[in-house]
Amino acid sequence: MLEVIALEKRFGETDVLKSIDLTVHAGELVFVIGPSGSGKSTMLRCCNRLEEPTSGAIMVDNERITDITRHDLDRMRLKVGMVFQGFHLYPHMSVLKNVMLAQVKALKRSKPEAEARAMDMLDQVGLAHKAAAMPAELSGGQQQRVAIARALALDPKVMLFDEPTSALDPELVGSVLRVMKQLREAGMTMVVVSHEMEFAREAADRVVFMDGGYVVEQGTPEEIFGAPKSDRLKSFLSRVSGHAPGARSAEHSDARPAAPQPEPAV
Ligand SMILES: Nc1ncnc2c1ncn2[C@@H]1O[C@H](COP(=O)(O)OP(=O)(O)OP(=O)(O)O)[C@@H](O)[C@H]1O
Repeated sequence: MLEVIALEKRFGETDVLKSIDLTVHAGELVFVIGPSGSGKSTMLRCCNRLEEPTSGAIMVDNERITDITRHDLDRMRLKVGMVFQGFHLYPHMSVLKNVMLAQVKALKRSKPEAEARAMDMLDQVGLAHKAAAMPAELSGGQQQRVAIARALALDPKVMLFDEPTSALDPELVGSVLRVMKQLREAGMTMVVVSHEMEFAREAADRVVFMDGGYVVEQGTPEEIFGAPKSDRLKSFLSRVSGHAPGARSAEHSDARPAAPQPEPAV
């Protein structure tokens, strides 16, 4: 579904991605971990050309998106949904209008069609009852779920999540992770960059460890967290957890209480 081939990215003199190869199969949730500055976000942003790769190729749904002209980028981006740390909702528009806008503008759906799809997606993230609200009336977790509904409404083939919970208060993280978990159960192909290691253990099909612009190691959550091979991964895990590899991390023991929100059903 998504293939990253010999991807390199340089900012000026700095080689940020040195040669990344990664294949994400349809329906897979791939979780990307690694130290700050290792290139995780840059890799994700290259996957929908928010950053232009210096060399290498990206294939999405059998289309080589690195060959697409700038003119066709908007069409390509419809295939690749992206959810950011900040929610980027339009503050002057209702929740419903936020989820409808790109459908009407980019997909040329009629307003009734876009509204029906928006209501479906809001229902899936447990927020149909907030359709008429303005973004400022919602918690951060609810706003992020609206952002997810907005991306889903465009029928993407792949969803990319760049630190989707880092801007949230701890008690709001659970509701967003629940939606992501349900999306995965519904068969969405997802690539997630996040520091939520407990979520990676529970929900990822595969965990990819990046360091210094390379994919250093990848495997199932059991392999990565329970039996890391490389010294760099072992050292990273002990830094983020303060425990020996395989132990539950300090982050994990700081259990996220479930937010008192309606249970979303994707
Ligand atoms: N637009 C840019 N111009 C110059 N350097 C950049 C740019 N974007 C990222 N970088 C650099 O690329 C490196 C990788 O950044 P990136 O955000 O991809 O790392 P990351 O692994 O996602 O880090 P974090 O976990 O802190 O978000 C960093 O050194 C960063 O300063």
